[in-house]
This record gives sequence, structure tokens and C-alpha cells, in this order.
Amino acid sequence: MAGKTLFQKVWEAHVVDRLPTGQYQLFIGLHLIHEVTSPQAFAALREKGLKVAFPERTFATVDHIVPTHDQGRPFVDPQAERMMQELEKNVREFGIRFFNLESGRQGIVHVIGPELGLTQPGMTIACGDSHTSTHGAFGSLGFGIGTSQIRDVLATGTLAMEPLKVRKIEVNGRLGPGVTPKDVILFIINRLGVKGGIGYAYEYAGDVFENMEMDGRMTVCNMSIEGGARIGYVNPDEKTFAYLKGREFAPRGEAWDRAVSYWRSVASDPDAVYDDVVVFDAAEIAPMVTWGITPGQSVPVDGVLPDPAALPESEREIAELAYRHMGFRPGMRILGTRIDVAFVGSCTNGRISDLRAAAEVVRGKKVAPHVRAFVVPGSMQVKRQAEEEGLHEIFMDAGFEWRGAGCSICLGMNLDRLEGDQISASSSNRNFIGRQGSPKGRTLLMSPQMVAAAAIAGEVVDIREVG
Ligand SMILES: CC(C)[C@H](C(=O)O)[C@@H](O)C(=O)O
Ligand code: SF4
Repeated sequence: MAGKTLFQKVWEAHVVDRLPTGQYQLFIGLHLIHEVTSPQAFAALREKGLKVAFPERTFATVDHIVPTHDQGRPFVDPQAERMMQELEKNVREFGIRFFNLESGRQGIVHVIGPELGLTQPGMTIACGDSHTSTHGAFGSLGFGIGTSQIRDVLATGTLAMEPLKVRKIEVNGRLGPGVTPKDVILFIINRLGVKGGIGYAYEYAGDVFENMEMDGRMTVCNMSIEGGARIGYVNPDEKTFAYLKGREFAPRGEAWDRAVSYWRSVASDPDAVYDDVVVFDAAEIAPMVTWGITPGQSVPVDGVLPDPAALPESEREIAELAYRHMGFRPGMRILGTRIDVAFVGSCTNGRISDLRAAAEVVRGKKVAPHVRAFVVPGSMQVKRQAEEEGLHEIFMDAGFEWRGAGCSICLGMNLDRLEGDQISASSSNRNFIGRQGSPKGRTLLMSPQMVAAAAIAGEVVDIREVG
């Protein structure tokens, strides 16, 4: 009999039943909650007089609306204060553990799950947030779900789901200097398209992902959804186990040993059969920058913007729209594009290794006078760690603002926003029109190192040329 993929093994281990609709009822091992998508789901439970089926498997944090500057209560923004109060009421009433600002463990939901050791290999994880794919870095199935599904998971601990096909994406060889996990995923999305992954789980395999640290694997899995894939994962290995060992919610003692042998067993078999396999050479990948309004519209930093006529038919219209919005022209270089805002943070690149890499670029330099630059740690724990290492001083000496943990200017749901048609260099994952809080705002996605370098130069620069 042919081997199985991790996706098949974990899926099969969690199937409760086949539903009359043809869908499967899947048990969810971990349910993460944030303030934006949960209120209506809790309201539905309340209406029906239901309880949360597995409160011990359910954890909440606040991230999208939380101010990153003045976090005193009540919050300056009355809507943020209302949403916070709603979440506080719901977790209290339904008996859910809440990592609030007083806990010292608050942060972006996809940063705190792994860092607390809640995210573990072989699990099914659900969260009302599209970037739940991040958790796949640990060899789990992380499903982003909508509000009605949140209600279902709260009430039953299960979800009705269609199975996915599995595409193995192999990247072999070694990455060149200055090429980071962010560049790898931007490259993959550029090649396979923002819709290329629809109906698929992406399994990232090959030398590059084997050699990649956990933070980098999270960056890659995080953006699976930007490539249309519902989930993305990397098979668990020694790096995964080393990352989890000793974390607050990770198993201990004998339970740890049992867990590790189970975790090993869920990895894809060498003879697993895939619905599709794509192979790339690491040497092809350069530092990438997006120039448009989808994460797939990117070029190597030393490249030129594409001629829409030369693009596949299906990409032409959105390319035209992107040119109109961005005010760029085909044939133009992205290098040298003047920026107004620089943002290091988000669930894509707001982890400690991202902050270290950005600080390395910034050390001893100054932010260009016309640039507003911020560093927003992905969690309170990341922030504390960075402060212990003195990274905050490097950033502040250079003229960066050093903020509290949250989603911040990744999206415009809090007080951190672009203004007018400002251009940002951003380490986040989406460059949709209006994404960063201003309808005319323009976002260039890139690695945190490249954001740091752009903040200093005041324009897009090639990290490979930065001394
Ligand atoms: C607000 C939330 C539902 C949304 C998501 O699902 O991803 C946000 O996190 C985002 O990144 O756009
Ligand atoms: S950091 Fe950005 S992408 Fe991540 S959860 Fe928050 S808003 Fe969504």
C-alpha cells in the first residue's frame, strides 16, 4: 500500500463522521480566538443556551484592535474598547483562558500559539483568521475559519470540512545571501499565482525548508493562504521538537517522549502519493518586493515591473488595476522607490528572529528623515526577549518607534494607519487596496531586513548591496 502524506494521516485521525452532505466532520484539537471574528459566534451560543464544548482546548487573545502605543484602559478608540469588553465578557462567561494585556503573554494569535507550545505537530487547529495556516509550520493542520464555523467549533469541537488535495512544493539547494523565508514564499506565490493553491494543502519540502528554522517555516506557512492554499505545512523534525521543548503548554516528562514519537509518525511517508508536485531551485530566488495589489505581484528587488501584455491573460486586468492604484509604470525598477512608512511586524515577520535580523541592518544607522518607521513585536514575549537583547535600543537610537504587541499597521483596524497615498515598506503579508488603513495607501511587501534597509535609505534598496 502506498504511503500517506501528513495531511492524510492527521485528517484521518480526526475524522469523526461522514456527513450526509458528503463533507467530513473533523475534530478540532485546538481552537484559538481573537476579538474580531468571535463576537457573533459567542452570541449564537448564548442565543441557543449552549456552552463551549471544550473550553480547555480554547484560548483567546486580543491582537487586531489593540492599540500598540497607549494601551491604558479605556482604550482611546471607543470601538476598540467596546470590542475588548465584548471579548472579556465572552471569555468570562464561557470559561475560556484569555491571554490579555495583564497576562504578559498577549500577542498576535499566530505568534502566541506556537510560542506558548499550544501549537503541536499532528493537531487540527482552527481560528477565525485566514493566517491560521501559520501553525502548519509545526506539522499541524491549521484551518482559518469563518464566524459560523467558529460557532460550530465552540459548540461541538468539530467542523464540517471538505478534504483537500495535497501539492508538494520542493525547494532544493541553498538560498543566496540576503534571501529569507519571506522571499521564498513571495517567490512561490509569484510562480504559482494567488489562486494557484485553491483546493490544496501545500506541503513545503526539500533542502530549503529542512534547513529553515521554525520562525522561517512559520513565515512561509503563514502566507500559504495568500497563494490560495487553505493550509500549508512542513513535516515535523528535530527543529520542531527542539522549539517546543520546555514551552508552557508542551508535554513534559514521559508525556513528552510519547508525544515526540507520535509527532514523528505523522510526517509524510517517503512513498506518499501527492496530487501534484512542483520543484524549484533555491538559486532562482532573489530578495523579492511586491509592486502591486496582490501578494503575487512581486519582482526580484533588482528586476523591472512587468508589461501587463506579457502576463498570462488571467493576470492582466488586476495588473492594470495595480498600475493605476500604485502610480507605477511597466518597465520601471522597484529599486529606488521612495517610501514614507516602514513597518517591521505582523504574524508573518514579527518574531524574535525577524527583529534580530532587522536590528542587524539598523545598528548604528539612522532612519531617513522623511520616513516614519515602527517595530511592532508579534507578542509581549517577543517584546521582552528583544528588550533583554537590547534590540529596542538599536531601533530607537535609529529613530524607529518601539511599540506594544499587536497587528498594528498590518491592517487598518487600530490607530496605526497609512495616510493618504503613502507608500509603506512592510514585512506583513497583504498589499490589498486600502489594507493599511488608507484607501489610497500603497504597500510594498518585503522581508524585515529589506524593510529595515528601506527605512534607513528612505527608498527600496537591495539588501545584498547594504554594508
Ligand atoms: C480580521 C481577520 C478576520 C483577518 C483574517 O482573517 O486574516 C485579518 O487577520 C487579516 O489578516 O486580514
Ligand atoms: S498581523 Fe496582520 S495578517 Fe496577521 S492576524 Fe493580524 S491582521 Fe491578520
